Amino acid sequence: MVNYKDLGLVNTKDMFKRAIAGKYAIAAFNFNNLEQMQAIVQAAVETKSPVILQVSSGARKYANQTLLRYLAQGAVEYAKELGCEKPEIVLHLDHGDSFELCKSCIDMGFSSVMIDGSHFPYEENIALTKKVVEYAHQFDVTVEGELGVLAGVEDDVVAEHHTYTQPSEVVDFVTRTGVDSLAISIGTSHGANKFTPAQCTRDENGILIPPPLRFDILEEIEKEIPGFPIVLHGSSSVPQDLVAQINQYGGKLVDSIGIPEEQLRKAASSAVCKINIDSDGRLAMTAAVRKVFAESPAEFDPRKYLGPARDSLKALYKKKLENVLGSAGKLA
Ligand SMILES: O=C(CO)COP(=O)(O)O
Ligand SMILES: O=C[C@H](O)COP(=O)(O)O
Ligand SMILES: [Zn+2]
Ligand SMILES: [Zn+2]
Repeated sequence: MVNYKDLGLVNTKDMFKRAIAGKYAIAAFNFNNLEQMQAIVQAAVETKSPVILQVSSGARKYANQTLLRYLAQGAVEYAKELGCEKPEIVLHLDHGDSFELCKSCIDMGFSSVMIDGSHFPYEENIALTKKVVEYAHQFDVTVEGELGVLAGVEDDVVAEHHTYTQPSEVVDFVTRTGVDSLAISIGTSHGANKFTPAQCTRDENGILIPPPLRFDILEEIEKEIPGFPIVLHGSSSVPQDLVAQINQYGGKLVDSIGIPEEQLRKAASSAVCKINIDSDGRLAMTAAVRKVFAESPAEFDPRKYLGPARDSLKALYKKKLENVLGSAGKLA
């Protein structure tokens, strides 16, 4: 048994409280390897931001849960070496799908877990989430639950349409489960193809404008549970310059459309205090790697393409923290 506090990690409680009061959001960036961890920590340190390192089921399969925990532990030391005296780094399980998985992460030093029971019938979601909360809170680990289902693929579960979160359920859910934060469905989705062109309109320059998020639902939820921490998954913006760079250097991304940054700014100024971003990081790394491969085909040292990928990722994350989520300068 390892407790996250002994690793220098923190849970989400205090940073979420400050983020809601200060009308900004904390970034949760997914990581699977050393370079992604370095980019996240560099961006967080340089912008003086609290940050959440997030581990998905795909990451656990790819990199091993124990190794990722050691990387997160190393992230705290690394942040200090980079000059941050008191880093605020959360190690969070993304989309936990069972009590056993959440328990194993808590037992090995994660400071926060998501139990995603949103695909189950309501009462089953409550029972599972409550069980995780009861275990987690013994160790001061914070828990994120979810109500409503995002459209698209999520852990092998495919949902064709959004099932928006029902505001009438949120009071019952958060009181009966005791969760510390609630992920909601208001029109975001995972991946780099969040909307089809048919769902979008075009501006005067022919740029596709996706339908807005359901801020009306968010407002109703906020009325039901004022000041309660809300989480947005599927919040990549799919920067079109990165998509263009990938396709310029041999990629084949089609109809890649994300959530406009302006909408994320608006969300960050509400009770939304955690915004999940994975796909944009994937695009940044892929664009950088493709450029190196195209321009320097004789290169075969992985550091020569993973290095630029890491730099590009860090630049992207700094922009998010500074200009979109607003968490820059918000360390305790
Ligand atoms: O929600 C996410 C991880 O849980 C990531 O969302 P994106 O695919 O939009 O980056
Ligand atoms: O929620 C999904 C994340 O973007 C991670 O996905 P993954 O399981 O492919 O790593
Ligand atoms: Zn879900
Ligand atoms: Zn997610």
